[in-house]
Amino acid sequence: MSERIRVAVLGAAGRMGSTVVQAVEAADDLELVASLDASDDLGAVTAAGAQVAVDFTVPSVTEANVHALVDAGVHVVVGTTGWDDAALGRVRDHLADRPGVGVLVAPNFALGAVLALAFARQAARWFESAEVVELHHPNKVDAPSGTAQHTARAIGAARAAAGLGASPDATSTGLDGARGSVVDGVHVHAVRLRGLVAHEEILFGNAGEQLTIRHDSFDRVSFMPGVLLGVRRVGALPGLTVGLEHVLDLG
Ligand SMILES: NC(=O)C1=CN([C@@H]2O[C@H](COP(=O)(O)OP(=O)(O)OC[C@H]3O[C@@H](n4cnc5c(N)ncnc54)[C@H](OP(=O)(O)O)[C@@H]3O)[C@@H](O)[C@H]2O)C=CC1
Ligand SMILES: O=C(O)C1=N[C@H](C(=O)O)C[C@H](O)C1
Repeated sequence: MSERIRVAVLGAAGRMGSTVVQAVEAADDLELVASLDASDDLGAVTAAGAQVAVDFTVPSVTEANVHALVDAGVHVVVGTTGWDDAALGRVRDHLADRPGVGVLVAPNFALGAVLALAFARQAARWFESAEVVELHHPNKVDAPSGTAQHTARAIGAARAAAGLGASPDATSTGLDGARGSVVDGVHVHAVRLRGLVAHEEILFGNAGEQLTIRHDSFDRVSFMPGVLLGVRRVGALPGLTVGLEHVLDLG
């Protein structure tokens, strides 16, 4: 058997991190060498000889983690959300000075969610109206979800490329926030409800018809095949990759 990939998990005590720890421990080709949470020193990752680090922490710390890991020559798989273009640009620039190091940032590692994005990108140019609704557990700290923002950006780009204008919308008065946030011209709505895990509805409308693409993660194990695929592939993906769709050839 070839050598196992040595993996560190950041945010290991969290909802996602603890699930990743179990998934890595159960994979024959991976070896868990470090599990870090909020009070731990990032130096433990290199001290343990990790080749790949998986970050499921919080939006306020993930970028700093990535820069420190890149400096240490460790490949990184990032599931933490909250990334914007400026932060991604800083990582891209940093990686230009560290040839051979790979960082994969993916707002959603569930295969169905990535397929939903690919289907939405295909559908976007054929519909007059498009909106996104994301629905999550009430412990989620950020809104709208990284997945919904990524989806809205893809829809916005596909609409722009097809020469479509804004979705029709006569609403001009009402309570603040009633129409959600707007990402690249696409309205995005966030629901927080006890009992939910992670769900997304992508709504397309034309006169007389509607297409709904819905994805449901009922359990965090749904993200694990994508996370493990990222861990196995990131070392062969130098530079910055944004979105698991590029690993799945759906980008
Ligand atoms: N890409 C994907 O497929 C998915 C992405 N996510 C994203 O993953 C992130 C984590 O979600 P979730 O697991 O639910 O959140 P949790 O709050 O359950 O977990 C985050 C963990 O990170 C810890 N932490 C905070 N700061 C640091 C630090 N500096 N170093 C190491 N660990 C730290 C937290 O500790 P403490 O509580 O003590 O602060 C906590 O244990 C979110 O951004 C979420 O949106 C979630 C699901 C899927
Ligand atoms: O916080 C979560 O739970 C999730 N976060 C990610 C996001 O913001 O898109 C992925 C998934 O929706 C679960």
